[in-house]
Amino acid sequence: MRIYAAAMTTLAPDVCIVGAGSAGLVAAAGAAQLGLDVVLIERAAMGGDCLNQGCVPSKALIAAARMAQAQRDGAPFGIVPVEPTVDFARVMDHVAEVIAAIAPNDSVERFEKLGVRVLKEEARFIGRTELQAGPHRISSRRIVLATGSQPAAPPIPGLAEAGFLTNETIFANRTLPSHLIVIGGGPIGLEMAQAHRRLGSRVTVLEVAEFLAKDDPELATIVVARLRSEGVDLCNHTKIARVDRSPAGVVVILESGERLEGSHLLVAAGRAPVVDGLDLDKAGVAHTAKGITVDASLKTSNRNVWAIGDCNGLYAFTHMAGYEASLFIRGALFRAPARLDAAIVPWATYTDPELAQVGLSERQAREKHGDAIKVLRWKLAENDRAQTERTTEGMVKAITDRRGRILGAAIVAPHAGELIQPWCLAIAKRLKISALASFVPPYPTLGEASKRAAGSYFTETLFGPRTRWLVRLLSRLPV
Ligand SMILES: Cc1cc2nc3c(=O)[nH]c(=O)nc-3n(C[C@H](O)[C@H](O)[C@H](O)COP(=O)(O)OP(=O)(O)OC[C@H]3O[C@@H](n4cnc5c(N)ncnc54)[C@H](O)[C@@H]3O)c2cc1C
Ligand SMILES: NC(=O)c1ccc[n+]([C@@H]2O[C@H](COP(=O)([O-])OP(=O)(O)OC[C@H]3O[C@@H](n4cnc5c(N)ncnc54)[C@H](O)[C@@H]3O)[C@@H](O)[C@H]2O)c1
Repeated sequence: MRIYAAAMTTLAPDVCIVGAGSAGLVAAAGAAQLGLDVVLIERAAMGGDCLNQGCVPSKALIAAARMAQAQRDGAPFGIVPVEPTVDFARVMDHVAEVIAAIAPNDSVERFEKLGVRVLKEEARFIGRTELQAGPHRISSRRIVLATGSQPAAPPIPGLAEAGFLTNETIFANRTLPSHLIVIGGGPIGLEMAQAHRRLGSRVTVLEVAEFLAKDDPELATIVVARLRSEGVDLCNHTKIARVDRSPAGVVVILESGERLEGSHLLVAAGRAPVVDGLDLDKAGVAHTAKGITVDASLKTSNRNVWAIGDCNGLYAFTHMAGYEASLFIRGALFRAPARLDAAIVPWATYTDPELAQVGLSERQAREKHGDAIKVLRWKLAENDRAQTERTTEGMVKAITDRRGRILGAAIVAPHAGELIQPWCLAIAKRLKISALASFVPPYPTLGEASKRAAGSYFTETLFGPRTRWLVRLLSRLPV
């Protein structure tokens, strides 16, 4: 235990935020720019998971892998394919350089310039509105918990003893795995599987249930097929009996009796909230294994404490961490209505092709509206730009109610994370499907597929017998 008696300070800011990841940083910047006195406490690296161990390194690795894959994929364009020479240590330097380029945005220096007091300490509650952080005692009427999540290790016998990589360690690896075994076929598992395969590893993914289970299966199947065609071994409905160390690295024994030898093992089997050491009970902040319990305005069971970002277990996306921080600012600082709107939540998985979703999936829409929905589809094979790029595996799928209200959309395509954005806007602004059918996108773009999917809502009525009858009648009038 560290003893701070000599340098003990007492602080009483307007807002105290624990955690300088995506959620905490947005809340801190917003509150400070509104002129409030803000203390931000961070025990590890500024920027949290997204910058250091999540979105940024994973997308940088994916970008390097795409460059490698492009060298293999030239044949249909008349370019002789070559097997790329991958300098894996240099690839990881690229990943570190990208993190370093973004890090100043999240740095102590930047936040201090905004007027935030940053404490590089671990925080814990010592009362309902009081925290201890190193030698500081902080008392505040508005405390924001933004402590994030950590990889959850499934209870597989031998796993802990054998040792494994997670998102917290894989980006420090500088040797190309000869055989990477991945436990978990969610977004992390599949993004990392495809990237490593493209960089030259043999990759096996073991999934106990379905791949990308949170996404529309009709679209997820397209991603899964692409990974398989690139040589990723994908095994779903696969139960692992135990894991052991082996001379080559690790051996995974399946319940079927099959043994898989790998050089590296990555666990990407879901997330658990970070609440360790916070002494939440001392503040009367209720929590479960899923996360810190919050209401729709993200307030906890203690009216002075909010929980935003991954730690509340609602979503695990950087954009949701930012959105939840903005709700805190709106509700707690402006005292305006601020309730999380689940209908507008988007997400994307950055495999190639990407898979993006906003609002309800077809299954969710059917659960809520029965058969009173319309499902609209437009295949990329019908899109001229996709043909020129030879990226015709994919589609836009949208769901509306009978009156044309957009309930959800999903896209599997290159850059689906970008292509989904008009749908995000339409759902957030409650536009009808006619809005997406009646704008003029430039030709030739992948984005036209969204307009064509939206337009298909009207095909039957527009070109049906009534309209034909009307146009015939009008054509008889003098010009
Ligand atoms: C491999 C991977 C890829 C991802 N890719 C994407 C993506 O492409 N797009 C996307 O939207 N999301 C992605 N995510 C999810 C995204 O990273 C998280 O949703 C986001 O980082 C959550 O932000 P946060 O602020 O809630 O938590 P974090 O970023 O985890 O920040 C929490 C901070 O709190 C600190 N902390 C915890 N306890 C204490 C304490 N007691 N005292 C002081 N400090 C404390 C921690 O040190 C940490 O820095 C990815 C995640 C992973 C793992
Ligand atoms: N592109 C993105 O936005 C992005 C990328 C990566 C992560 N994330 C966020 O991070 C979260 C966590 O990602 P994740 O992929 O770790 O979690 P996940 O919960 O989405 O997927 C984990 C998968 O592991 C499987 N699994 C669990 N235990 C298993 C076992 N014993 N054996 C085999 N499979 C097992 C589950 O069935 C599930 O399919 C995501 O839900 C997402 O919110 C987002």
